[in-house]
Amino acid sequence: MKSILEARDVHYRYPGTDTEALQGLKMSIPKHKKTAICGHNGSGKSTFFLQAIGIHRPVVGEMRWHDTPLSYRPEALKKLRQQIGLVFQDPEQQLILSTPFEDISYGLRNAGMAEQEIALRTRRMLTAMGLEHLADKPIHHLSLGQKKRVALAGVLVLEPELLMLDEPTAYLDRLSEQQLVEELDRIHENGITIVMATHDMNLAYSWADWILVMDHGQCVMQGTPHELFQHEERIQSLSLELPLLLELWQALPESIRKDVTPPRTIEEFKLLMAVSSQG
Ligand SMILES: Nc1ncnc2c1ncn2[C@@H]1O[C@H](COP(=O)(O)OP(=O)(O)OP(=O)(O)O)[C@@H](O)[C@H]1O
Repeated sequence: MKSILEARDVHYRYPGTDTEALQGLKMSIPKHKKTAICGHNGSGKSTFFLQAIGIHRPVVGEMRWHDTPLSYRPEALKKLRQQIGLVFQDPEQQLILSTPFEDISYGLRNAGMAEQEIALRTRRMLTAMGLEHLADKPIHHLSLGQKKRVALAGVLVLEPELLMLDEPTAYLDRLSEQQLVEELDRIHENGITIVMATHDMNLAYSWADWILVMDHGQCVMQGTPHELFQHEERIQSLSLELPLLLELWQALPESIRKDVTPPRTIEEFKLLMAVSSQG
């Protein structure tokens, strides 16, 4: 698999702390895939994202973008942050202007685009994200889910090659989560590589093509969802849960499961059950 972003033996310690947040991290993000990064609290997921866009710099080791070491010169970082879009877990950290329209326009203006083009692209993005009716509403009047959509729109409008999302479904209700996943799938179909840090193993299992597991600042497991969850005990020893659907599947009689690839979605589950009841 071709890597778009890679951490090569990265060590990093936050100033004033005595433990390493990244301890020789070796981790690759495969190009064009939907990757989930899982790991317990404090395992280093957010720190990896901040390394990716050059907010932090490795003490030892290097970050590579398209197989080239990151440059930390201001103009190179500006360009990198247009190519890699990071959506923070907390939208309050990301939204800086007073309305969705202004906030989404901000990155385009920063990139030096003409005002007419900025207005056009911003309107188009508001429509694509179902946010037109909120365009001029004060951001502090929006719900958390709406703020998350605005933050995502502000990143997507820059047309990044790689979209990184830190816990995008945290605090969203089921419907908003479903809508977000559908949006991400549409974005992915347009050729964008997506990486999501999540604690939600059900989501990682059903959504991702590739899963990376972090523990104490290292990548300790990787594989497709099917490959990864064959190592149940290892997953649980890393304080991660098994996906409910997989647990349900494993509770079924062996005669139903024999030679069948476990389902990753409810729809697949229902289909397999219907087929097995006919057979
Ligand atoms: N600003 C900071 N200052 C000092 N230490 C930090 C800072 N941010 C993170 N750390 C430490 O770095 C380590 C990795 O944290 P990080 O936020 O990357 O983990 P995470 O996997 O994203 O966690 P979570 O799932 O809780 O979001 C932890 O030990 C954490 O305490």
